Amino acid sequence: MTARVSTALRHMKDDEHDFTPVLQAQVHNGRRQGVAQSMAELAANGIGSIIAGTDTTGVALAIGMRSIYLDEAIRSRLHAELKTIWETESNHPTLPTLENLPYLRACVRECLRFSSPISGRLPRITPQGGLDFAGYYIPEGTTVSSAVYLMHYDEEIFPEPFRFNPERWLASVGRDTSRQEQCLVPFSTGSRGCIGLNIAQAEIYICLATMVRWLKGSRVLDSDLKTLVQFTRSVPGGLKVELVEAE
Ligand code: HEM
Repeated sequence: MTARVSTALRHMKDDEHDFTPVLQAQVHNGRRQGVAQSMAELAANGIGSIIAGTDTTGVALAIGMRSIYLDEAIRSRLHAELKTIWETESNHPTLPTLENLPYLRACVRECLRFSSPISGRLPRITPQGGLDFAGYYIPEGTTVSSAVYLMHYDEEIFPEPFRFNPERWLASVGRDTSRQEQCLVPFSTGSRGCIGLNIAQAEIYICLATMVRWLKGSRVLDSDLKTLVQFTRSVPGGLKVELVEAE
């Protein structure tokens, strides 16, 4: 990463409008605000941006797509819904049109719950004066944390949590999904929650819709997909599936 930082620094022009790559933007903003940034800091920020901006969405898509392609009932239902608004390949639907499809929306929510790309604890330090929380007093300066993964796999909120089940997000007669909605927090919340959540969800909607509309799995070559649950979730080896064109 430090080698990449050196290259970015060498190629960076002074022109304010010529800094599209993330590293150049970091260097430029630092200079503008008069903040000195060491090579190590720039490298750490670069690695952070790569993990935050690519691995997360990639894991959500890999785990979600595997679950959809392994269950023909889910895949064909999603395909049928997409077909109603997307007849020819060139006639690409807009993002709002995709977001309004109930079953696709349910699949995206289930992808985010089931994959929980940032699974680890997100630590915070209690403020001056401490904190009253749920009947407990927590002294100031205490590190507290919660884990998205534990929330998303709580069976009281999400029955059969280890089953990929988009149906759970469909508010059919008599079913109240508001508690689930409240507890779906893949991007965390509050002032340090994910700043990339809109672009991440847009990527997932578009990628999932395009894949399922135009490609169907003819053979899943490796159904035993291994995922590692660490701070972030990862899929070593990826998903091996043979795809053919869908009508
Ligand atoms: C499914 C995809 C994603 C998930 C699940 C996700 C999840 C998260 C979570 C849980 C945090 C909060 C960490 C904390 O509280 O300490 C976070 C922060 C962050 N995310 Fe994402 N993220 C995703 C995609 C993205 C994308 C696409 C970008 C950039 C384009 C991005 C950029 C960031 C940045 C810069 C932060 C740090 C914000 C701060 O510290 O103020 N994320 N993300």
